Amino acid sequence: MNLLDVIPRPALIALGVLVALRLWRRLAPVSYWYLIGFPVKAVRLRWTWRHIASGCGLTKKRHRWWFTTVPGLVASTGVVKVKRRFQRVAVDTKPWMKLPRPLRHGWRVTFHLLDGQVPDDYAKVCERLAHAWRVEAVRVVGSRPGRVTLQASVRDPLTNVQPATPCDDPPSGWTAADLLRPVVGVLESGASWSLDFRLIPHWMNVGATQSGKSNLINALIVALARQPVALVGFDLKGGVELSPYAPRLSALVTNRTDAVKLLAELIGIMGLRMLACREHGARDIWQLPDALRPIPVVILVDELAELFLTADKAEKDEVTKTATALLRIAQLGRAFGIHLLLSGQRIGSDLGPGVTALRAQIGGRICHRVNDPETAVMTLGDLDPDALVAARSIPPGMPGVAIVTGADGRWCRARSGYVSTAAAEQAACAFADRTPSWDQIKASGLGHELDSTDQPQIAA
Ligand SMILES: Nc1ncnc2c1ncn2[C@@H]1O[C@H](COP(=O)(O)OP(=O)(O)OP(=O)(O)O)[C@@H](O)[C@H]1O
Repeated sequence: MNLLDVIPRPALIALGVLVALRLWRRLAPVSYWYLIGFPVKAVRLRWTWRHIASGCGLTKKRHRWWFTTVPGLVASTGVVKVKRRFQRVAVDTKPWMKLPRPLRHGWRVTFHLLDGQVPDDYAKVCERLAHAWRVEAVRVVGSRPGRVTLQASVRDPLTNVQPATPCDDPPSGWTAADLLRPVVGVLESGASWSLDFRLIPHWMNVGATQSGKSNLINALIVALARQPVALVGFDLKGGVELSPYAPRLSALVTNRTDAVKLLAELIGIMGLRMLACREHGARDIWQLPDALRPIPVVILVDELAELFLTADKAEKDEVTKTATALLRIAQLGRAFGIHLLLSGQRIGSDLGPGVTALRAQIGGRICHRVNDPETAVMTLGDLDPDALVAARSIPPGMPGVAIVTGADGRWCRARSGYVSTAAAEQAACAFADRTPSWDQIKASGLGHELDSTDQPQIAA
C-alpha cells in the first residue's frame, strides 16, 4: 500500500508547507525573517506584552471604571474580584507599545513611559526581557521625553564583522567628512563604529591579552593611512607591534628614553600651534584658514604601562616627565590637533598617580575583554553597571568585541573588523607617500609658506 494513500491530504499539505518554510528559512534567511519570522514575532510581542511587562515589573496599578455584564468573568481573570457590574477597580496598566520595526537581526520597539517611569527602569530589566522574548540581547537604544526605544537582537550581530575600511589603494580614499573619523568596525546596532577624534579627542583602548587591542590599531592604521594626518608611534613592546607600519609613521620610538624626547618635541609643536592660533584669533586649529591649518597628529601608544613602570630613581624622573607630557597633551591637544590613543592591559592608579589624572582627561573608552572586574571599572568608570557586566561577559572566542562609550556617556557593544598585520602593513606601504616628515609637522600651520605639494591641505 502506498504511504501517501494512508496519510490524509490536509496533513500532507501541512507537511509540504512546513518543509517549504524550513527550506525558505535556510536558503533565504533575510527574506524569511522580514516576511514570515518578524510578522509572527511582532504579533506574539503585542499579544504577550501585558504578561511580560507585569513579570518584568513595568506595569503600574491604575484605578479604572470597570463595567461588565458578566461579573464572574472579570473575577476569573484574576485582576480583581467584582461583585457589581460597574465599579472603580485597580488594574495593571502596561506601557503602550508602538508597532515594532524589523531590523536585519532583530527589531526596535518604542514604549510610552508610564507616569513615574524613566528609561533606566527599562535598562534594568533588559536581561529579563531578552529571556522573555527568547532573544540574544535587549538594549535601550534611545529615549526622548516620555518614550524609550529598545532594540532586541535575535542573533549577535557581532559574530561576523568584515574589515570596515578596504585595504586596497583607491585613488582618493577619504573625504573631508571622514577626516579623523576612522571607521574601524561595527556597533551592535549595525551602524559603523567610528573613532571620532573630532568629537572625542582622546581614546583609551584596554583589554586583556589576545582581546583585540592590536587589531583595533591595525584597523585604525588602515583607515587613517590615506588621510592627511601624521601618525606617531610609541611602541613600548620593543617595536614589535608598530614597526611594520613605519613607512606611514612620522616618528616611532620603542623605549622610554626616546619616548620622553619625542613627547617633549610634541609639547613644543603644541606650543607653536598655540601661538599660531593666538596670532590668527582662532580658538583651535579648525578655526584657522584651510591653507594654514596644521597637520593633525594621532599618537598611538602601545602598552602604556611600560611608560609608567619604574625600577630605580633615574627611571622615576623619566616617568614623571612622561606622565606630565601625556597629561598636557590630553588637556590641550584637542584644540591643537594632537590626539591620543592609549592602549594597554590596565590603565589604573596602580601604575602611579599620573595615570589617574591622565585617565580623567581621556573621554573615549574602549574596553575589550578583561580578566578582572576592576579593569572594567577603571576603563569604563562609573557608567551604567550593565556596561561592566557586558564587558565582563565578552567571551574569549570573540576577540575584537568591546564596550565603547560615546560622547553622551551611553555605551554599546562593538567589534573591530578583522585586519591582519600584513593588511595594515600593506596599507602603510601603499600610503607611505602621504607620511608627513617631522619638519613638515613642525612647520605646518605656522604661516611658513610651504610648497603646496609639501603640505597637505586639510579641510575643516
Ligand atoms: N575583530 C576581530 N575579528 C577576528 N579576530 C580578531 C579580531 N580582533 C582580534 N582578532 C584575533 O585575536 C587575536 C588577538 O588579537 P590581538 O593581537 O589584537 O590582541 P591583543 O589584545 O593586542 O593581544 P596582546 O595584548 O597579547 O598583544 C589575533 O589572532 C587576532 O587575529
